[in-house]
Amino acid sequence: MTATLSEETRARDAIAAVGKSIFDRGLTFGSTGNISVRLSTGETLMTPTNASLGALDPARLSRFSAEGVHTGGDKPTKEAFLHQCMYCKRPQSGAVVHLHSTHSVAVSILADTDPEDVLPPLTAYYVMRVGRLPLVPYFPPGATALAEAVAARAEKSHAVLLANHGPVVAGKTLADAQYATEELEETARLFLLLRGSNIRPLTEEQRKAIEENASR
Ligand SMILES: O=C(O)[C@@H](O)C(=O)COP(=O)(O)O
Ligand SMILES: [Zn+2]
Repeated sequence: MTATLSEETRARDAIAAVGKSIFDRGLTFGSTGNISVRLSTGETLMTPTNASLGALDPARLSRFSAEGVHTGGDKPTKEAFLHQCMYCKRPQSGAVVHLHSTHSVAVSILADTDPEDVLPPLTAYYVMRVGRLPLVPYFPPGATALAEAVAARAEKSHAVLLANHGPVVAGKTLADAQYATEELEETARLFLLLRGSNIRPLTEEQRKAIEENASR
């Protein structure tokens, strides 16, 4: 089955618009980062490799069949398999965003964070959008082992932090994935701002009350 033209056209335009918004606000740089959207047919659209998120051409996005075969567009991101692993483990997800957002990357390099949950629950909005954030051990960008390590965590976690690299976040929609990635970045910034201060994160009880109502 092929997606209706209007759904695919809208998804292509949305990827380019979100990419530009992210790039223009300095949330990723150069040709770093990649974005994908899964259509209702199971086909996926992904950003091409070596493309600036700030200057994406909707017509040149890489296209994959529901079976994961590259069927059109430019050469896909080297993280195509990682995006596919996220979708495979998360049937409810319709989009994946990966950025090199500075504060998130900085936190991914710290040696003294909890690898099961890298950032404390500083605000309710962070718990709503991101929740618990596991750290995926370092593997080179584009490596099959990196995608497999993400897949191992993806069923439980829609958001993961790649060590010495950056965040990967899935969402029901592209807007959900974008907003969660931005919230992660802002919380990473707060966390670094507060390092050395005596902080009072949300309690486990407060966190659980928010998690009960969160749907990702
Ligand atoms: O860090 C990397 O090299 C990739 O994860 C990345 O962010 C950009 O790679 P492409 O999407 O292949 O340009
Ligand atoms: Zn990357």
